[in-house]
Amino acid sequence: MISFPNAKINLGLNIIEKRSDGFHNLESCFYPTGWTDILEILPANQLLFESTGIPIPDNGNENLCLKAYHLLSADFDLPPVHIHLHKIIPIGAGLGGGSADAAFTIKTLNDLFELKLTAIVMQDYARQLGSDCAFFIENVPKYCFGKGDQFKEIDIKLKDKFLVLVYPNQHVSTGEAYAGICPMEATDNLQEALQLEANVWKQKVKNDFEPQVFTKYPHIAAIKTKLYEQGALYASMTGSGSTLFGIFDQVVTPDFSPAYTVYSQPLSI
Ligand SMILES: C[C@@](CO)(OP(=O)(O)O)[C@H](O)COP(=O)(O)OP(=O)(O)OC[C@H]1O[C@@H](n2ccc(N)nc2=O)[C@H](O)[C@@H]1O
Ligand SMILES: Nc1ncnc2c1ncn2[C@@H]1O[C@H](COP(=O)(O)OP(=O)(O)O)[C@@H](O)[C@H]1O
Repeated sequence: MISFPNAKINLGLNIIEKRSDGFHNLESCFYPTGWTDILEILPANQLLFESTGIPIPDNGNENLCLKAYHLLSADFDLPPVHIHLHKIIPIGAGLGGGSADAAFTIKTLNDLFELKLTAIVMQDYARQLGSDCAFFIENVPKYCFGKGDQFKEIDIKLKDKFLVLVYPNQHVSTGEAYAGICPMEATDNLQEALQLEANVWKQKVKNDFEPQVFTKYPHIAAIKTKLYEQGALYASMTGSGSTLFGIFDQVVTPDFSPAYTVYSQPLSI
């Protein structure tokens, strides 16, 4: 069975407070994109994971697809499978690709072996694999809070807009990014701000990881400036970085260094 785990972007990311478990409470809107990996899972004689495409650091037993398999096989009598992941989404890029791979492994095993798990049950499994993993079970735009693993409905109006993503070939570790942050309550209400037109988000919608990443890597800050120069209604870094995105009113042909990876798509939600 083949599926296409997709990247997400964060529309706004406020890191509010440090929790007693060491994680942070945040608020954000997670929005799925069309930039995908390719994941194939087939019943097999013995358990095997292999990947092609972008090399994954710490591959092997630490891979989130295998972790997802082991998590479910602790509760269900799963036959061995052959998992082939073709990695396309940049890693450590703020795009949640690893979390998407894990969530889609859970969904595929559920379908393949007719486990009949509800979305709520699959989200509970996904939460054990990563804070933003549960989002990819339903995989529709959500206002997210808590560790990024609690959700509320949000009505996002980006239909017919055009999205450009720019990955500057710079890995940023999520754990290190959180360690360098100074959490604080947001001054603007994110849910209300996101109901406004995208061209006014610039004044109200922010990503709290931007200052530290932009200070350390000025070339990443320059991408945001360039997205605005090229006509973006709104531009921001996604997650803990390093990918930048711009939302445009119309189709654009983005002009960036060939050293960067650029992905663009029309938006339908
Ligand atoms: C920053 C965000 C925003 O959407 O996205 P990415 O940049 O990773 O895509 C997420 O919060 C990333 O979630 P995820 O990548 O699943 O993080 P996890 O694997 O659970 O945690 C990695 C590390 O980040 C820190 N962490 C993560 C989530 C959170 N709410 N508070 C934290 O402090 C912890 O130090 C943890 O050890
Ligand atoms: N299937 C996978 N794809 C990508 N990264 C994975 C995977 N499995 C484990 N990882 C680990 O997860 C981390 C990156 O997660 P990823 O979701 O790509 O980035 P981000 O957290 O910036 O969105 C890396 O440390 C990587 O080694």
